[in-house]
Amino acid sequence: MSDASYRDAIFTTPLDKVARFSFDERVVACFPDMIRRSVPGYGQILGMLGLIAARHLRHGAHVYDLGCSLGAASLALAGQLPEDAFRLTAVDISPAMVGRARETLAAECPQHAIEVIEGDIRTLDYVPSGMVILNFTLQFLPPEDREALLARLHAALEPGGVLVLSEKVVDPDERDNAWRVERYHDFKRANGYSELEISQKRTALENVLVPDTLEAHHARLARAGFTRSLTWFQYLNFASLIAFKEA
Ligand SMILES: Nc1ncnc2c1ncn2[C@@H]1O[C@H](C[S@+](CC[C@H]([NH3+])C(=O)[O-])CC(=O)[O-])[C@@H](O)[C@H]1O
Ligand SMILES: O=C(O)C(=O)Cc1ccccc1
Repeated sequence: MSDASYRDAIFTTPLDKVARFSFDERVVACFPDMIRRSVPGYGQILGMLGLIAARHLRHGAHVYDLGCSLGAASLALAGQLPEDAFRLTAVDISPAMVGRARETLAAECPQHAIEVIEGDIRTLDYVPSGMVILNFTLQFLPPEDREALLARLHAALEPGGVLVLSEKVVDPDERDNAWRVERYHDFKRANGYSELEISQKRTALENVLVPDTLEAHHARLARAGFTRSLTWFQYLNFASLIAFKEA
């Protein structure tokens, strides 16, 4: 089992040409460290997922963790809810992520009904479910594919079901956006990233992670069928929304 986790040093040395960011073996090996040092509020959001599930899930309902990476959201739910509370399908398109997620979830919560699937969340067949988690995943889909996915997820949700959508966001006001991004870079520096690492990662994420405004998210959720959505968390340019399917 390869459950070692390393410090993120992906962008420490100068690169002639910065390649597009991808969820390959190198990223997988340092992913827990990378996401913890790069996403403000990541741990707090994970902690809240279990509380949201406890409040909104019918006993035994199905849950999806879409773009699960190493399964942190699934683990958070399993850590906070009993084995028979839910069944869960975790999905990721990166074979390296799926391999590690399977190992981790089998080792950490063998009694919970959790399966890990390698696949594209845009084309998956969804079973009726009570909760769908998109924790920093929608931002990696081509913008033109986002609404169709949300509409399919709305259709799969049972009445009273919830979608939790966490995303990096942009502020429509240029000055406010610049302030958030500058303080986000301060956050990264405070977490040990150098100027070079910050700037090379920024280049690698261009046209790969394409953030929307909160306004665009709420409008898209409404078009996808969600009659109500709200932003329950924001920390600089990172936010989490919850959208409700009418009961
Ligand atoms: N079309 C797709 N289908 C399936 N997976 C995809 C697709 N596109 C991208 N991914 C996957 O979405 C994940 C995004 S990371 C999620 C963190 C996790 N949720 C966490 O709570 O730790 C966010 C981040 O690294 O900022 C990656 O594992 C991709 O392979
Ligand atoms: O590091 C960044 O700039 C981010 O936006 C967060 C992030 C975290 C992990 C993978 C990709 C992006």
